[in-house]
Amino acid sequence: MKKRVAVLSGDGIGKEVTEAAVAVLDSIGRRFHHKFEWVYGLLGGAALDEAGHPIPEETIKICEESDAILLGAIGGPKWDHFPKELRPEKGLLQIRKHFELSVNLRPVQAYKTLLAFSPLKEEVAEGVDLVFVRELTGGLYFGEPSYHTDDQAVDTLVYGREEIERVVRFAFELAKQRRNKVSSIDKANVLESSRLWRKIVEEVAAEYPEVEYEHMLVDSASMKLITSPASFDVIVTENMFGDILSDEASVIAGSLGMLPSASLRADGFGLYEPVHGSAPDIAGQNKANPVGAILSGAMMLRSTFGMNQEAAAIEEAVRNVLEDGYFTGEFKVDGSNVLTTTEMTEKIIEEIEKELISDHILAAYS
Ligand SMILES: NC(=O)c1ccc[n+]([C@@H]2O[C@H](COP(=O)([O-])OP(=O)(O)OC[C@H]3O[C@@H](n4cnc5c(N)ncnc54)[C@H](O)[C@@H]3O)[C@@H](O)[C@H]2O)c1
Ligand SMILES: CC(C)[C@H](C(=O)O)[C@@H](O)C(=O)O
Ligand SMILES: [Mg+2]
Repeated sequence: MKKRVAVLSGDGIGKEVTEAAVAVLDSIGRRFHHKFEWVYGLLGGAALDEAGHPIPEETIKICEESDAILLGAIGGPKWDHFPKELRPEKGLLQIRKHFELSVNLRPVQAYKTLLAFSPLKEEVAEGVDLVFVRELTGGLYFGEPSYHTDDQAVDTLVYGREEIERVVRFAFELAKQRRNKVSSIDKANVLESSRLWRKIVEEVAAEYPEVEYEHMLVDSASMKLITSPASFDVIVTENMFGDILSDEASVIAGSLGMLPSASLRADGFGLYEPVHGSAPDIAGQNKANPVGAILSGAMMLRSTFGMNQEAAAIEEAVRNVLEDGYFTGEFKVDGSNVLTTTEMTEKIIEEIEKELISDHILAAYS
């Protein structure tokens, strides 16, 4: 059946990496006989330039009429001085809120061949397989009032029971399918919102006796994340802590460009985007690592479309290319194995198509 996907490439390397993800998903379509229809919409700075708003009505409409959203990244110095309602970041926050994408999954894996490039010792990063479950539509990002004058700046941190319970329950359910461990990260020694968070974690945990859980304060947790990352399975946390900790955790994978994400609504509708931003320092140079965006495409196949085999085919292709020793430039390896964005994408597609050929051969002889 045809799947309609809204593609919001956004700004900077957002365009380059979504193009890569679309190309890989099309190759999956060829191999598994699916048809993806891509409908392009404006978001962020590109939308400000063309339509005067970071998220035009037309973009919302395109997304509402689609089965999922694939997003690149937004933002850049060109729009940094814009008033807050007209900043590219506002467009991203509005789309998350509008579509009630309250649960944000950010998996982090240490790939064997990338261990050598991680600033962490190999034995520390080895075997890491953790996932952040980040609350995405509440907390400091959305609290009112929020303003600044010349003399004062105010941000408001509000969390309601339902918001917390929804994301915490998701984390426990996910842990049941993984290694039965939840680490809840908060700042309950200082923040009231964290004290309610902790209470709700306790209540939900009581319903999951098979899942081991712990509370951690965000300051020491951020240390533990890089000294013993392998001790984590599912990490559940509020919006701002999740934002910061997931970028920190990217050093385990060797590059921010490696991390994918899925932002989910309760009925399975989702927005899929790499964790990184628009990377103005490398934009337009065909240097960006497309893996985070490509793996976000795999998450879309699995979470919204239930295409598990297809998602696994992408993940395996990425793993094979990395194991064959191909990398994008930020890994700072010398020699011919350093690929551009488009070359890396082609390598991954080649891997997917290799399997296509072997599928045909198997079919012919079975
Ligand atoms: N989801 C999003 O759209 C999103 C996320 C984060 C930041 N932003 C926006 O992006 C802009 C730039 O922010 P920043 O520079 O702090 O963060 P960034 O994530 O864009 O870049 C941080 C560093 O990581 C590198 N990097 C990021 N992605 C990479 C990739 N795929 N391959 C190779 N290297 C990569 C960049 O070159 C840069 O050195 C800001 O306007 C910010 O608001 C958007
Ligand atoms: C651009 C910004 C609003 C966004 C966030 O903080 O959520 C980004 O950093 C992310 O991680 O997706
Ligand atoms: Mg971030």
